[in-house]
Amino acid sequence: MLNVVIIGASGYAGADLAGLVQGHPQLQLKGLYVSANSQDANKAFSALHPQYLGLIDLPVQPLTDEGMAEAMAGTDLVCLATAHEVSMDLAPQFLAAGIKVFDLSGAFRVEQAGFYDQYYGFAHNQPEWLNKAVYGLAEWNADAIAQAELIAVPGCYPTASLLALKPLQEAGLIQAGSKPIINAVSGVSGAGRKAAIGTSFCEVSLNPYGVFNHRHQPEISHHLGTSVVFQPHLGNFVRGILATLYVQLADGVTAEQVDAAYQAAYGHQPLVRLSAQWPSIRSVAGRPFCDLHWQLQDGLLIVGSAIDNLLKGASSQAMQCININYGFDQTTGLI
Ligand SMILES: NC(=O)C1=CN([C@@H]2O[C@H](COP(=O)(O)OP(=O)(O)OC[C@H]3O[C@@H](n4cnc5c(N)ncnc54)[C@H](OP(=O)(O)O)[C@@H]3O)[C@@H](O)[C@H]2O)C=CC1
Ligand SMILES: CC(=O)N[C@@H](CCC(=O)OP(=O)(O)O)C(=O)O
Repeated sequence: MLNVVIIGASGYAGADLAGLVQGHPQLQLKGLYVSANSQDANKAFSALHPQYLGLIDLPVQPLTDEGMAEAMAGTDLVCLATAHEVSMDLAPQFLAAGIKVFDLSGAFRVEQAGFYDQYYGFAHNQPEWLNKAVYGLAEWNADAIAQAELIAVPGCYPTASLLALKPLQEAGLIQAGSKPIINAVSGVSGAGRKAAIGTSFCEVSLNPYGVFNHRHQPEISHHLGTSVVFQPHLGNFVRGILATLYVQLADGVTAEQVDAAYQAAYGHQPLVRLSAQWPSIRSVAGRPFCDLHWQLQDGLLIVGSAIDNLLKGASSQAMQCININYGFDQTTGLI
């Protein structure tokens, strides 16, 4: 059994990941942590997330200096479900102790000059680890994920968007010079568990945000290899992302070529489902899948992509990466 520690276990992504680790036959939960001064420190995990009552009753411990030493002792791998700057600080400490890191934040996803200053508001101070980190888009990067010490699990919107666009880009089907347009709606859990006026019950409606400046636009463009337009929206539901993508195809591309590109990419992949109908939040919420469907008319392709932001967009993709890295079947503990 491999000993797993989760930092940020009281948060939404960390909590879902704790549930997945608990159900995995080769992994055991060694410790759950929150910040040193957290108001939840030492509370039972199941008191914060009651669906785990009787299943995961470990306390969430404060990550003090002593807590850090305990978190490292005898640990095989650590999952960081923490804010970007916290992950940037913690990951190198665990890596220096020979512990593999699966980071759910954006801290190690994009190696591009000025990117963190512009989109995250801080200067990246770990350039060597940023260079070594492997982007954990499981269906596309399995060989590199299998060898990596530091895996940067992709963001939720980038996962839904890249899984839809990469088959087209790799097959050379996108019209040169055009920008795919991504219109996506996320449930409120995407914003994390902390109270904020914009995500409080009476305030949440359906609205765009992050116009022209969301950090996932450059993340998607960087890992796709071509620039995209990306517009996120906040919707009044708890979990899930529905992205609708508009892609101008190269002259003469047929529906058969599009179908073949998606089949070649995902026909053998258990966690991307090529659906016969348009995907919905309902088809993926609480599940580790990405559902895709598409239609072509007069050179314009419309693709629907749906995921659970906390699962395929975070914790279950992290688990897929753990499975790939340790040589387990990639669906172990997931379906
Ligand atoms: N929510 C989503 O859909 C997705 C989230 N992500 C990323 O995953 C990460 C976690 O997201 P999410 O679960 O939504 O966030 P939450 O805000 O729900 O949880 C954050 C967790 O980190 C803990 N924490 C905060 N500061 C520290 C610290 N200094 N040391 C240790 N623990 C700390 C918090 O506990 P406390 O404050 O009590 O210490 C809490 O447990 C983020 O980087 C996010 O960007 C990625 C994809 C999707
Ligand atoms: C609804 C909502 O607020 N969603 C978050 C994205 C969550 C996610 O994927 O995050 P990271 O890239 O930060 O890991 C946002 O738009 O910032």
